[in-house]
Amino acid sequence: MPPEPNVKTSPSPRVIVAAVIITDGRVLACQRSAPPEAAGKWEFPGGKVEPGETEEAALARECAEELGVRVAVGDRVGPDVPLAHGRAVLRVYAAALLDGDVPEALEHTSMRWLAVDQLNSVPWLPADKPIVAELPALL
Ligand SMILES: Nc1nc2c([nH]c(=O)n2[C@H]2C[C@H](O)[C@@H](COP(=O)(O)OP(=O)(O)OP(=O)(O)O)O2)c(=O)[nH]1
Repeated sequence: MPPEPNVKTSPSPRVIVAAVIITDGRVLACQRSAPPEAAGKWEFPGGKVEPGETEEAALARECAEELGVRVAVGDRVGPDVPLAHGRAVLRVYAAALLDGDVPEALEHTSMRWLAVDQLNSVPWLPADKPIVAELPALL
């Protein structure tokens, strides 16, 4: 059926997936290099889900591209966080490094493993704050 006239439809939000990678009680935080308004801020590795790609595949691809590692994708962490006035949504998953793989900052300015008492030691992207709030229970 064609949509009713005068009923506004909004496209479904673009999904950005990101990974909470925890090793030995520390979480991997990555410092963005771009764009200028986000450069210097900290985030979880990840990126946009491409058309036809599952969220799990997108997360594995982004971890390979950005960190050079293979991961096993686990449970969701925190809520869906709206981005860009609702045009996108940030969806975070726990991810475990596959044995022996060591992350490298291939696209980020730098990378740190943060313990629970260091979670607030970096300026996170604003959308990440509700995710960071969930981490003490996981670390
Ligand atoms: N990866 C990631 N992006 C985040 C987080 N928090 C947050 O607000 N974002 C925003 C920043 C960007 O506007 C958007 C992700 O875009 P991106 O540039 O990393 O995505 P991408 O790797 O697919 O990039 P590209 O192909 O478009 O260059 O989501 C986070 O924790 N991780």
